[in-house]
Amino acid sequence: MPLTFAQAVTERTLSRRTRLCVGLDPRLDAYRDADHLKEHTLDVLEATAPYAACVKPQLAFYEALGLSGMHLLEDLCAAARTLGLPVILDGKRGDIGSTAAAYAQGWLAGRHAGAALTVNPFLGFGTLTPFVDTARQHGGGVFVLVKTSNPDQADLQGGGLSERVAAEVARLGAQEPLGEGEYASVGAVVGATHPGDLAAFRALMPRALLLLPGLGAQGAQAADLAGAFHPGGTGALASASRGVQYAGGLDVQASVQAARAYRDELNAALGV
Ligand SMILES: O=c1ccn([C@@H]2O[C@H](COP(=O)(O)O)[C@@H](O)[C@H]2O)c(=O)[nH]1
Repeated sequence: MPLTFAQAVTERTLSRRTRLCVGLDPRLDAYRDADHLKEHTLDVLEATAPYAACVKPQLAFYEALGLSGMHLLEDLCAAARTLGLPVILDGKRGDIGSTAAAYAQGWLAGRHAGAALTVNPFLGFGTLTPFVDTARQHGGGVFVLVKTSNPDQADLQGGGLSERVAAEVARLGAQEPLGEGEYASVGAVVGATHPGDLAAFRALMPRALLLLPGLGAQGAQAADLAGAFHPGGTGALASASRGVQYAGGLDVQASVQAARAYRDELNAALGV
């Protein structure tokens, strides 16, 4: 049996000693042309893989490139599979149930079986069902937006809404029979930019993998993220995109150094 997404992340976290999620968000204006973008993005993936627990392409950047972006995304996912890197497709999908089912089919089944997808619960908890069911059927995962990293999240996510979503993530996770140290297929996005809240969300969602975006370019620091992890340094993934891909302009060795430094800072913060 192949490992599920959550098992693969935990296995890689422990065997490679890394909790870093490398984000790959290629921006056309940074490159000479689309071929240059493709070459650099795949080079960064391969070069930083030894320091990565997983990789997270933001679908918006691939969609912005049209058909060539979709081809690049497929090449990137195939390369990640070859490198043994679990993939998180950051698409923040969500819609009425029948449309959600189509999104789930497209991003969590077929050639994306075993990947994870970020999902938006704003249309109601029932609309998460097709994503959760498809992820479970195909050994994948979902990361539900609980408290996003941007400052204006508080406009809508304050007033206890994030905690209500967290309770639903915990309820879904409790449906899954898990062994000691295992995580559910239903995880949560909690911004690394909210370090003071991480321990509380960790406690609210004990079986959920937490995806923590915001490391680097958005100002979050590895040293502040320990509250999101379980003892031994499992259960969360800290994500940096621009801070790795464009760490030194387009110098791939600078990306490698940045990924290694984030990995080391996270491990030091956790004492692992
Ligand atoms: O709450 C969230 C959820 C997702 N993101 C995504 O993560 C990366 C962050 O990029 P950086 O360059 O590391 O700032 C990007 O793809 C966002 O769409 C997030 O930032 N916050």
